Amino acid sequence: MRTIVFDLDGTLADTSGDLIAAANFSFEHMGVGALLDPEADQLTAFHGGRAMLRLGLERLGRAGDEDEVDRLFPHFLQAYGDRIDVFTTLYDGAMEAVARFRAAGDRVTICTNKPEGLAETLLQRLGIRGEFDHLIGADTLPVRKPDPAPLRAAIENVGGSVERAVLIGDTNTDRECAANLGIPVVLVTFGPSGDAVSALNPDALIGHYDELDAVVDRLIPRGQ
Ligand SMILES: O=C(O)COP(=O)(O)O
Ligand SMILES: [Mg+2]
Repeated sequence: MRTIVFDLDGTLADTSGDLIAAANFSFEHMGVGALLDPEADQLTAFHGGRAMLRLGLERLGRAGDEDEVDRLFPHFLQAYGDRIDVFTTLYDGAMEAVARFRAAGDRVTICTNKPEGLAETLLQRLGIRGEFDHLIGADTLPVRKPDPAPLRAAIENVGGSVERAVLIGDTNTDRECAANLGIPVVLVTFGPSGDAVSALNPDALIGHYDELDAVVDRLIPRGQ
């Protein structure tokens, strides 16, 4: 049995539109207007809420103002939770790939740096919660990716073994997390970084989910 662990934002779903809208809501609440661009700032969105708030503050000349980031963060979470699935879409072929792994007897689970409650809500709203055996979020454990503990927990919670597991992700955080646990990582090139993720030296790259099965078969041969 193999365990296929998916990252969520930027890997299974393009959540950038709703993330950026929620960050802009927080800036508007601050009285400084929308500071982030839904297209140009997608990459930052996939690095999470705090990363977006830091970028906006930097544009106000307040780089490094972590107190303000902490103050804005609850507003961001509230706004995001209220409108989590307005613009968000699943990447082409993602759920078909998940279904193929499940049908083949592989365990399929999620390890995300989104807070667990928000990740649960998003999966339910997208109607795909039942397709995953388990979910580990940023706050499920005291540490988050790239610490290897949440990835290990994601694998072990579904009865999998680290020796026969792979992480599918989109950022350096995923790359480092997999390396820290000693498992292979596949990075997707359909996110905002495009082919630039190849510089992170993942074990494999995919430009579409149709390519994932063959890549995973190569990294973890079936039936061993
Ligand atoms: O919210 C984040 O920090 C990123 O979430 P992810 O780990 O699902 O990409
Ligand atoms: Mg991601």
